[in-house]
Amino acid sequence: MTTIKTALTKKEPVQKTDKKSVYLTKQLNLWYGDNHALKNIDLDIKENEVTAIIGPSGCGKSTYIKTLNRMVELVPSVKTSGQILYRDRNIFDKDYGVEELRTRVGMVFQKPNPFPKSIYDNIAYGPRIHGIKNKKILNEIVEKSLRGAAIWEEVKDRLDENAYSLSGGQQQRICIARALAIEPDVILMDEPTSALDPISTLKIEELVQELKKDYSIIIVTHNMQQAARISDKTAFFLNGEVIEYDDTDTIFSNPSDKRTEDYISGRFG
Ligand SMILES: Nc1ncnc2c1ncn2[C@@H]1O[C@H](COP(=O)(O)OP(=O)(O)OP(=O)(O)O)[C@@H](O)[C@H]1O
Repeated sequence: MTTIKTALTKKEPVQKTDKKSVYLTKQLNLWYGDNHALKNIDLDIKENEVTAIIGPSGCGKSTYIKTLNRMVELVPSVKTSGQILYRDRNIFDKDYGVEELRTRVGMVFQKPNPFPKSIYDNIAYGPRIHGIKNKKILNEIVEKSLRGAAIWEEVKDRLDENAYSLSGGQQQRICIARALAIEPDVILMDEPTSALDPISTLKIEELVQELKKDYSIIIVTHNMQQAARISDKTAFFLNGEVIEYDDTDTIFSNPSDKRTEDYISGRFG
C-alpha cells in the first residue's frame, strides 16, 4: 500500500520560486441562508502549481472551489463577503463579467459528465460557442485538447462515436479535454477521480502533473495519498475554516496544527 510518506518521497521537491498569485482570497465568508459555510478564508494560490483542498465531509471544500468561478451563485440563498482576486481583479466586482471568468477557469466534476454527443462535438462545443466555425481550426483544437488530456491515441479513430461509449476514466479525460479546449488559465477539479478505478485514477494523476506546466490547478480530494502525491500546496479545511495552508510536504510530514495531524493520520473525518 502506498503510504503518505512513500507518496511524498516519489514526488519532486517543491520549487521555491516567487510565483505569481492566480487567486488571492481575502477574508471570504459565505452563507447558504443562515448556514455560515465559509469563514474568513485567506488563501494565496500560486500559478502553475497544484493546490489540494482537503478536509472532512461538509467542511466547505466544494463550496470554496465553486466560489472561484462564481458557480455557487446559482444557489439563490447564497450571500458572500470579502474578496477573491483573480489575476488582481475582484471577481465580486459589479462590472466583472461572469462569462469572462468562466472562459478563463475550467471545471471538472466528480462524476464524468460528457454531453450526449460525439467525442468530437464534446470538445468543439466550447470553441463553437465562442464563434469558431472554421472546420480546420476546430479540428486542430480538438486534436490539441485531446492530446493535452492524454486521450488522443485512444480515441483518434472514433471521434464520431458518442462519448458515452467510452469508459468512466476515458470520459473523465474527455471532460478534461473539453475544459482545455477553451484554453483556460485555471482548472478546478472537484474530486475528479472518486468515481474511477485505480488505473484511471493514476492516469488522471499523471495528467494533472503534466498539466500544471501550462495551467494552475485546484483540486478537491478526499484521498490523502493523492493530495500528497500530486499537489505542491495543501489547504486543510475544517468547519468552513482554513486550519492550515502550506507546502504539501510540510502539511503531511510536519503539520503545525494538531487538528491537521489528526485528520491526515485518519483520527477523524
Ligand atoms: N446548495 C446548497 N444549499 C445549501 N447548503 C449547501 C449547499 N451546498 C452545500 N451546502 C452546505 O454547505 C456546507 C459545506 O458543504 P460543501 O459541499 O462545500 O462541503 P464539502 O467539504 O465539499 O463536502 P463533501 O466532502 O461531502 O463533498 C455544508 O453544511 C452543506 O450542507
